[in-house]
Amino acid sequence: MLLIPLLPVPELVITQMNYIGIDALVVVGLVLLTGICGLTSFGQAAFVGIGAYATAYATTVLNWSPWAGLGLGLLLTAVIALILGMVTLRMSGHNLPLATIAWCVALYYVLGNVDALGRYDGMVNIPSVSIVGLSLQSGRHYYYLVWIFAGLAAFGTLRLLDSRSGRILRTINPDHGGGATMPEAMGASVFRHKLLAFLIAALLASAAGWLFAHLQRTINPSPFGIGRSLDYLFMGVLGGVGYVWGAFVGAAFTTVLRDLLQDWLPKIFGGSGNYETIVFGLLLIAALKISPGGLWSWVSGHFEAKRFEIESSARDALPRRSKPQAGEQLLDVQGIHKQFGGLAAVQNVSFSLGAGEIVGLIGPNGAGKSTTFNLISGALSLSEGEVVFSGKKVGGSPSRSIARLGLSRTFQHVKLVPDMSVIENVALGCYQRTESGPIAALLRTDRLEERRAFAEAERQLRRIGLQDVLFQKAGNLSLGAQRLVEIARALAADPLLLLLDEPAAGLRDGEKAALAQVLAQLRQERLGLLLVEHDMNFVMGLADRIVVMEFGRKLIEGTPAVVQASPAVRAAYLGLEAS
Ligand SMILES: Nc1ncnc2c1ncn2[C@@H]1O[C@H](COP(=O)(O)OP(=O)(O)OP(=O)(O)O)[C@@H](O)[C@H]1O
Repeated sequence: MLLIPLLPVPELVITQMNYIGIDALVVVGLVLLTGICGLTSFGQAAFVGIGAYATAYATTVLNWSPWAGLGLGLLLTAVIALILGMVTLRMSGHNLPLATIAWCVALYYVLGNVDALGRYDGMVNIPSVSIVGLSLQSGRHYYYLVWIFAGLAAFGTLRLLDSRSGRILRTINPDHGGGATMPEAMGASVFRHKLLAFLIAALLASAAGWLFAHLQRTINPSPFGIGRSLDYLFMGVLGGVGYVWGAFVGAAFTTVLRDLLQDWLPKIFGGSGNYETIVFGLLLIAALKISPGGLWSWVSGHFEAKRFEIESSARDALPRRSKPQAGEQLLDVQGIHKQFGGLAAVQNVSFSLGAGEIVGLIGPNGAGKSTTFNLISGALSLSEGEVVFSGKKVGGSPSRSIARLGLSRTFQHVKLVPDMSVIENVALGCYQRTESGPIAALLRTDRLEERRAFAEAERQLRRIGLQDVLFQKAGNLSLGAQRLVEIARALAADPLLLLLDEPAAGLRDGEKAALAQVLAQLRQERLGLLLVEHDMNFVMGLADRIVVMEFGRKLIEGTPAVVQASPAVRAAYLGLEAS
């Protein structure tokens, strides 16, 4: 790459490379926003436009230097992206993409109707960029500037993805089995992470606009309309929107293919019928059919998950919570109620749980156990009642606040990120015990904390018997093993109270016995454990107390012996099982 401008390559190739680098900068932002976080934006061209017009105005009207123009563009973009993000990122379904279309279309007409910005004729005489007195007027010099920006964007994004914030970004795409529930249960704000991705994508697009304006030296609104936004999405999807390097492949492939088709098709078909657009569209459909994950997914399929040495000296280095005395009350559930339309899924359920105690929550299918779990952990809002955890009323609090107080959980339907390695999935659990942000990730000042988080993740995986699969993709494990990974992830949060939803489901007998041993050990360490479990041998052998639910109500509460002897339980629960 460094040598290309020095070699006798035609000027056309240099020009193409410059445009590929600028496009790739925008598409890297889309990879983060759309590929990683699952937020589709049709508005990236508008941010390119803001960067381009800000510098055009600053340099031609205000006579500022191009670098000051870059600062102005980035600042303006940040303000607009934060306001737009606050308004749109809470939208669900199709509303977010529609909002970004609306914003892109609106900005196009604003640019075309403001006199100071030259209306549809645009702005001319934009100066070239110079660095320490060296003018980058020639395409061969400008090439270095473009590719420094593109390279920094790519490496910066890769660093971000391999960090505490990046792991959360990688969990929020619902298409990858994620969503908001799990990262919120780890103590992270999903909205703030979405806003971060939206802001970074907008800033990258704005920087691309700056490069574009000083390369072209003249601009008008047409390259910043909705059509161009679609082009960026095509590039991303074609290259592989889940991969940073896919942005480069997509940008290069699209640019080169377009140019080739523009040259060759008129020679084959004659005349000027815009054939390249038609053929390009057909080729795009074919490419997506053959490789739905994009071109880079062919290459990345051969990569193994990243392996690294776990530093044993980093173990136990993350801050730990002070544990309460054995028997001290941890959880007090007071008359909770949950109404789903006409269905009262949970009605007036009360029980409590102390430190160093295992309580089993059992009952037939649909009795309301998982709903009770979700009400305690804050994943669902209470219709009535109160939950007191660790001495604080938490009813109505979001699950991330309850998680930060020391409540950790697993899910009935396993929520791991299948494409992420097992150890990274478990490191997600350390989120609230660590604090490095995105800037620390870019500067790599987070490495010590990361090593500690991974050492903690490895310790918990070893404890649960999964030390041999640390670097496998979580999606490749059996369902039983995935449940164990969830337990390790919950333990990595150093909780006071652990809520386990059917931990033994899908485990073989030996694995169940090993799990029971780990849970008994946790009880010794004065953790509180609440288990929903269908495996009666498992739960009766382990729990100190059992709460039985039926039709949303608490039927009975007592020791395993009392519950097993209860005729009401036999009728309601065991009777059902036997049938
Ligand atoms: N989000 C929801 N909207 C409407 N109804 C719901 C919702 N979640 C659960 N329900 C209903 O509430 C009732 C209790 O469900 P819940 O999942 O809590 O039972 P459960 O005891 O955990 O059952 P299982 O053992 O089968 O998991 C069921 O009738 C279920 O269909």
